[in-house]
Amino acid sequence: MASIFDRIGGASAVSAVVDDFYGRVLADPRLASHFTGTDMSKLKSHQRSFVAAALGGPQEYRGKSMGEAHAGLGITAEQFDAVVAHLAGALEHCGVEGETITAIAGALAPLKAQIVSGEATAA
Ligand code: HEM
Repeated sequence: MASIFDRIGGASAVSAVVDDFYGRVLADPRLASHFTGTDMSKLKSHQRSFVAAALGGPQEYRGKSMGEAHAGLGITAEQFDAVVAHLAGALEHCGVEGETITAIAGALAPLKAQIVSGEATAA
């Protein structure tokens, strides 16, 4: 069976999703301050390789581990959930079907423990 990567349209679809995703993240006052001073074109490029690999694309992800990439950022559980929701929104906007989005969100859930380091608010 074709990978999710192939089914959604390969690298160009992933690129569209990642652009849309960061548009949403930067427009969200709960999240935007984390990205002040971040080189967004570099981050988008890393995120494209991460997402492509996570969806079964042909290339391996060679960036930092999720623990390393987010260490010391003080990310809360609520912010993590908001980011996953924005990714789901971006996938939906780019025409990915609901069942696939649910599968992707489920695959990201185990990363929460590595990414969250800040004090959890009611979430
Ligand atoms: C499912 C959740 C997430 C995934 C899959 C993810 C993925 C990534 C990836 C692949 C990178 C690049 C790593 C590298 O440089 O090699 C990264 C960096 C980063 N992430 Fe996330 N992330 C997630 C959640 C979050 C959340 C919730 C925040 C903050 C609200 C966040 C903020 C950042 C920042 C600020 C960087 C860049 C750090 C720097 O300037 O080098 N991430 N993330």
